[in-house]
Formats: sequence, C-alpha cells, structure tokens
Amino acid sequence: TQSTRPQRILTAVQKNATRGDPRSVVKAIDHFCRNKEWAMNVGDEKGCILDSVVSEVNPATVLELGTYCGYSTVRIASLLPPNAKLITLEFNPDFAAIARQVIAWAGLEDKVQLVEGASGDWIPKMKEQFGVKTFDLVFLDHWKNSYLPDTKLMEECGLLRKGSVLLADNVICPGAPEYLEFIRSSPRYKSQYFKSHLEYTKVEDGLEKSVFLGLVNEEWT
Ligand SMILES: Cc1ncnc2c1ncn2[C@@H]1O[C@H](/C=C/CNC(=O)c2cc(-c3ccc(F)cc3)cc(O)c2O)[C@@H](O)[C@H]1O
Ligand SMILES: [Mg+2]
Repeated sequence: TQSTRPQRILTAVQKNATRGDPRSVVKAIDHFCRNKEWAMNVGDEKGCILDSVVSEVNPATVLELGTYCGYSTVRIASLLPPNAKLITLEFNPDFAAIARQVIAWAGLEDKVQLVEGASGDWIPKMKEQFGVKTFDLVFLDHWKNSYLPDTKLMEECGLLRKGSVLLADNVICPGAPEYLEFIRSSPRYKSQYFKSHLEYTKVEDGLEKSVFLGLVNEEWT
C-alpha cells in the first residue's frame, strides 16, 4: 500500500535522526521537507522564533493545538524545564499515531501528553482530566478558523491567567483574519507580530504572540 507523507516523514526521522536527540529529529524533518516533500511543519525559520518565545516564557504548562507529525511538539518539549508538561491535541488518528512515534524517537514521551480528539471537545475537560489550572503558553497551529473560537473557549474555561502567552502560526499564510482582527483589537491582549516566511519557502508568513492581560477593568463598568 502507498505510504502517506507523515509516514515518509517518520521514516526519514528513523533513518537520519539519533534516538533521544530532539535536535537531530528536528533537523531530519526539516531536511526531508526542504529537499524531498514540503509539509506543514512550523519549520526551521519560524521554529527559531517559537524556540525564543518558549525560552522566554519558560512554561510549566503548554497546550499545543494541532500536533500533525509532532515537529513543533518536539521543538517545544526539548526546551521545557524539568517537570513541565506539554499537552498536544490532534484529532486525526493517523497523524496522532505518527506523532507519537516521532515524539518517542526524540525521547520526549515523559514531557508530552498527546490527546486524540477535537480541541473544542477537550479544552473544557483540561482541568478535570489533566489537573491543569492554567496554561503558561498555547501554540495554535491547527485549522485556522478554529483559532478564534478556541481562544474564546480557553478564556471561558478559565485556562488563561494574566501573563499567559498565545503564539499563533500562519497568521499571514494561509492566514487567520478573524483571529488577528479579534486579538489585535481586544483590550485583554497585548499582541506582537513576528514577520517570517512560510516553512521551507520565501512566501511571507509570521507568528502572532499575544499576552493575555486578564479581565481589564473597563469590563466591570
Ligand atoms: C479542531 C482540531 N482539533 C484537533 N486537531 C485539529 C483540529 N483542527 C485541525 N487539527 C489537526 O491539526 C493539523 C492541522 C493543521 C492545519 N494547518 C494548516 O492548514 C497549515 C497550512 C499551511 C499551508 C500554507 C500554504 C499552502 F500553500 C498550503 C498549506 C501551512 C501551515 O503551517 C499550516 O499549519 C492536522 O494535524 C489536523 O488533523
Ligand atoms: Mg502551521
């Protein structure tokens, strides 16, 4: 039977990366996607911006929306302090199965909890199911029209605290216009755009970093 692109990405990891070495897993995927087959990983250029935000936030709890093959999961988890936890949501079982093996190859299973299912179903269960109070960092990289509803849902479920950081991929390409419009005009967020390029291409794209400010007082009037 024909292999899928995620299966070919996993094969490239198993052939070219060293078990237990997250950076070699990241390099192997980037090499494959730059030279063999493009895939929608955040990639090496935007990945450096992701790394710098993760290092700056130094999060104890991270939520990733949209695991795909686990590329950004590995990048983030490799930078987490001991005892920190990354929960990543993926509703495609085939992608989830590949991602589990990529995460395991990197030796990061202990820091990552991959949950199979839709973000809209699982966000409301985070506290009761995983004992999460709030998330220090959220990486949004799933369906672009789910960014806004899921952000509102996280607020409603009390999963964001003053200082929580949202980092959204692809705000230019493919784009997340409703999310950008909301987050940049909301008094509850302080946003910053990091200009970059679509993974493995010269097309413009970027990441939007937004800090949740908590319920600002004009909402009590
Ligand atoms: C509500 C819900 N719950 C759980 N998992 C969910 C979920 N919604 C989606 N997922 C999962 O997340 C990933 C989906 C990622 C969507 N990403 C993109 O579409 C994307 C596209 C491009 C792109 C750019 C230019 C082009 F010409 C073509 C493609 C680049 C990117 O970086 C992308 O992220 C995928 O693994 C999907 O199963
Ligand atoms: Mg993306």
